[in-house]
Amino acid sequence: MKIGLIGYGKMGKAIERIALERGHTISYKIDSKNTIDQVQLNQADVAIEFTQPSLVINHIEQCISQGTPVVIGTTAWQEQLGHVSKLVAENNGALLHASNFSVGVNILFNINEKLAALMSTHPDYKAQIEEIHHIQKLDAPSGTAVSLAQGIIENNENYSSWKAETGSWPTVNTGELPIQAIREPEVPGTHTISYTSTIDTLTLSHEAHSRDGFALGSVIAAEFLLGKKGVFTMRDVLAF
Ligand SMILES: NC(=O)c1ccc[n+]([C@@H]2O[C@H](COP(=O)([O-])OP(=O)(O)OC[C@H]3O[C@@H](n4cnc5c(N)ncnc54)[C@H](O)[C@@H]3O)[C@@H](O)[C@H]2O)c1
Ligand SMILES: O=C(O)C1=N[C@H](C(=O)O)CCC1
Repeated sequence: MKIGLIGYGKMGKAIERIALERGHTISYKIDSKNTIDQVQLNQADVAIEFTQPSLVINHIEQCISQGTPVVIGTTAWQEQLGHVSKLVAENNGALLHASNFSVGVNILFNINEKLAALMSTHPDYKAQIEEIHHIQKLDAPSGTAVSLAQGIIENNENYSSWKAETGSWPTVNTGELPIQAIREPEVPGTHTISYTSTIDTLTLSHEAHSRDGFALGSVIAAEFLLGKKGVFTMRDVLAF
């Protein structure tokens, strides 16, 4: 398959290596010096986009209007999912998005929802999410942490919204789920969900050892998207 890379930073470079290992070719690499308007997007069978929250909607619009299926890894644009879904439908396009492409995190998403449902009848346990990422990360909290929070809110009647926390002690109101975003050098991504009562603490955690899991998942997603029409997520790829 011919893959176009939109974004050639930490993720773009990891995706290039894994795509070549899986027998794909790279048609183009779009970055700040070779921007999207300088490239004919449909040279690639599928484009994979990992850039920045401020750029991603323009990149989606360009891919969909030019008939190029696109896998979106960039985070922090989910409030525009309605606009994006409409665009894809109007153009009979193909788009797959995920806040986290690693198989391990997608298994965590599934377990998180089941645990949230079990904890719904135990309001003594207070839920909290902590995410740790490298200091270059532009968005906070992480897209993965927001997805985990949504999984809890949809399955646990004690929570109706999430709140980004900066202090070490949560200062939330009733029904708010605190998310702590911590930035430390070189951390690829660590997410922990904890439920704490006066008696004990229950935790679920995922620690990425490198960016390879995100990159591999995005290439598998591109392989899945080829020949399909519509909006998909990693749930469709992994058939959870
Ligand atoms: N979904 C996932 O599994 C997952 C995993 C890791 C990262 N991410 C997300 O992916 C995004 C990128 O992460 P990263 O670590 O590779 O970031 P990065 O800063 O290393 O790379 C960003 C890329 O955007 C490019 N860019 C900057 N200006 C541009 C422009 N005008 N036109 C085109 N490209 C431009 C840069 O050149 C660079 O190639 C972030 O939003 C991050 O949260 C998602
Ligand atoms: O390095 C990043 O940036 C990451 N972003 C995603 C997120 O926001 O959840 C996935 C983990 C790595």
